Amino acid sequence: MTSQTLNTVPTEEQIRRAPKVLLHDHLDGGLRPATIVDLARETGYDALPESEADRLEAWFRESADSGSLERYLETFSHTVAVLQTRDALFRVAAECAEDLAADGVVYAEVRYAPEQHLEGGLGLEEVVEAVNEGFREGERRARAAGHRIRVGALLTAMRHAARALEIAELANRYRDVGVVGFDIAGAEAGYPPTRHLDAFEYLKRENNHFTIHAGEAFGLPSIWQALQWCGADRLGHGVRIIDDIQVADDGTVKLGRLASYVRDKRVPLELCPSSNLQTGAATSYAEHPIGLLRRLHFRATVNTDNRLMSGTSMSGEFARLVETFRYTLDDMQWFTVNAMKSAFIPFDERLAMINEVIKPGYAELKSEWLFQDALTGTAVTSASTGEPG
Ligand SMILES: O=c1[nH]cnc2c1ncn2[C@@H]1O[C@H](CO)[C@@H](O)[C@H]1O
Ligand SMILES: [Zn+2]
Repeated sequence: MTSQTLNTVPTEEQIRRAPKVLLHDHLDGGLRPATIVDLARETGYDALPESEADRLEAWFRESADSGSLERYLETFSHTVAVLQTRDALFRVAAECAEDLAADGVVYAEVRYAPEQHLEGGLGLEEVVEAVNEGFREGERRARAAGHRIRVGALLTAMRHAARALEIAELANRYRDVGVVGFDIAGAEAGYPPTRHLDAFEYLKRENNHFTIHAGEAFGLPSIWQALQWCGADRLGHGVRIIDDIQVADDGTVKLGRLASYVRDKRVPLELCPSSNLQTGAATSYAEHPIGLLRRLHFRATVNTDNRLMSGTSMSGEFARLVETFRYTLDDMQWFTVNAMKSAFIPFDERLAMINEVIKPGYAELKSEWLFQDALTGTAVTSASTGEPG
């Protein structure tokens, strides 16, 4: 055995078992297709484009695959339509926690926009409470099934609307009661984050945390505003920071001022590769900026964005990256530790997650080759970046 064997390219099964941390996942973008069908029937919603779960699943994937963020977002009208009752929100939140846990996610921050769930007569607080209770129920079910997960909510305000301050106040009211932060989402072009400066300034005065969808469909000015005007703790996507990085033919890399700032300040990038391919923010996995950003040691994290629309999961995202970039368990651990460091829960809890859950989980996986039957064990390919996690 060479020392390289210690740093192996993981199998799909190892990817699934590896502890993973998810910072960017939309509740209304992750419903089980069969649940949408059930909920539509129960709530009398008759505008679903397909009535059978498998076909509906395919419809979401194909419709979201348009190359435009605006068209991608149109598919949410159906998931939001069936999420207008307490029971529906509770069920979907519980299933979300269960599904993530079964996929090996140990910590997740899941976001949704409370203002989009009021059409059935619920108030903002009832929406938040239904989702919180659903997450707690899902955590319990996961535990009963032998998985451990902790889920926090991020409250999103829609950037085209004008309720950001109200939602920020809501996030602050439910802080430490299931909600860990705030976000803005929706169409980016034409709706700069500075439209919601009052909400961000309020949260800063309250010492609260927020992320901003920026640098997805729109480039550097959006990232710059999110950081330097609004004071975002993290960037939702942020993938277009690549526009401020020049790679010369000889491989020399030059960072512009904004890219340098993002890297120097360790600003977390909530990268969502599959989603970016669908909205046209990237052209292929191989060309996805995550490869370069990882090499340059930006604080990059791997995320799902919308599991339903992209037909993905955390394991699915990592499997694509492992396939494309030959990432090893050490790379996976690096992304996972980056994500945990960037979470919005208190520092001591993040540290305990890293030291007591994440590192031991990867150590266990990395030691498996020692116990394999040399002849029958699954093939482990060696590849190494030579870098510690
Ligand atoms: O990638 C994205 N970029 C911008 N907005 C998004 C993205 N994914 C989902 N949403 C929007 O966020 C709302 C709350 O979860 C969703 O309803 C959708 O409109
Ligand atoms: Zn998103």
